Amino acid sequence: MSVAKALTIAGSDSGGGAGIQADLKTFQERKVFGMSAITAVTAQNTLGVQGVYPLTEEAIATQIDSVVTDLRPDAIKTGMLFSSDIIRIVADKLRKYELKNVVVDPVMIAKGGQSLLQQEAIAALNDVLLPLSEVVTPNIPEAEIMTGYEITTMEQRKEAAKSLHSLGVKNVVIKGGHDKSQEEMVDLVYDGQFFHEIVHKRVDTKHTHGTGCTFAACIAAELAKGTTLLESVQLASDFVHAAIKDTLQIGSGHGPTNHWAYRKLT
Ligand SMILES: Nc1ncnc2c1ncn2[C@@H]1O[C@H](COP(=O)(O)OP(=O)(O)O)[C@@H](O)[C@H]1O
Ligand SMILES: Cc1ncc(COP(=O)(O)O)c(N)n1
Repeated sequence: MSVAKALTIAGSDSGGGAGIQADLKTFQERKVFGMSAITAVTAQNTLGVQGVYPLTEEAIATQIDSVVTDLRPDAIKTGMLFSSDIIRIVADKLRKYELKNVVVDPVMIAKGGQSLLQQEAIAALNDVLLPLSEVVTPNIPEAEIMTGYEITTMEQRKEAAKSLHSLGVKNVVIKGGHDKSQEEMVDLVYDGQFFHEIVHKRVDTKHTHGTGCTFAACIAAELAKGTTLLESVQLASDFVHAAIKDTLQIGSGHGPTNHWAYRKLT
């Protein structure tokens, strides 16, 4: 039996809703064998981030070497990368091993407001990582920081997507979760030629911890199986919508999404 394999390079969320934990749960739900290279350990729960402990460069590089030289992932998802040094290590490995289907979730700030990426790392993200990637999946504030554009309208979002595409990434998805002006959530996809809008009804809930991680991990899982980019993004959007709607109600703050909700619909 052949099985698709995906590697997440991201931070650990002790609370289990975001980061490596969300990614591995999502890979498993999509029937993809999940592997991890941890960049930082966070002490985190639904109330916020209580501590951030980056791993050494050697620890990160060796984890990637171990996984890639033996298990050879079909897709890679990156999440919390924390510093420009870590971004450079990851980029070196992507180049060295000629890894394809790289999904970059440019994680910057946790929902509770704590920084998960140092300010100095934005340039490395744009200049070093994006040219090696199949798709980048910023939310609206992340797209604003990466491009320097203000995004309040769909036209501005499209301009930002074009600007990100010009950095060398093959596809751009600017997610709509932070646009509170509409009843509908629109995830905008740009492939360098056409725009596609994936629309879902907004769910009125505070339990959205880990939505971005889950979304990018789902895209990586689908790409690992050979699904097209647009179908992968559509499925990820449906998967996250189900995970937000069928809420678990755990923790006293911004609770996690339900990673097994989509399974019940299929
Ligand atoms: N309240 C919500 N109702 C429905 N879908 C949502 C909601 N919040 C976020 N999403 C969806 O979750 C995914 C992640 O979006 P977003 O919240 O923008 O990213 P991030 O978690 O990186 O901040 C997107 O597919 C978005 O449309
Ligand atoms: C380790 C880690 N990585 C990423 C996020 C972002 O979470 P979200 O997907 O809610 O933006 C997080 N809170 N913790």
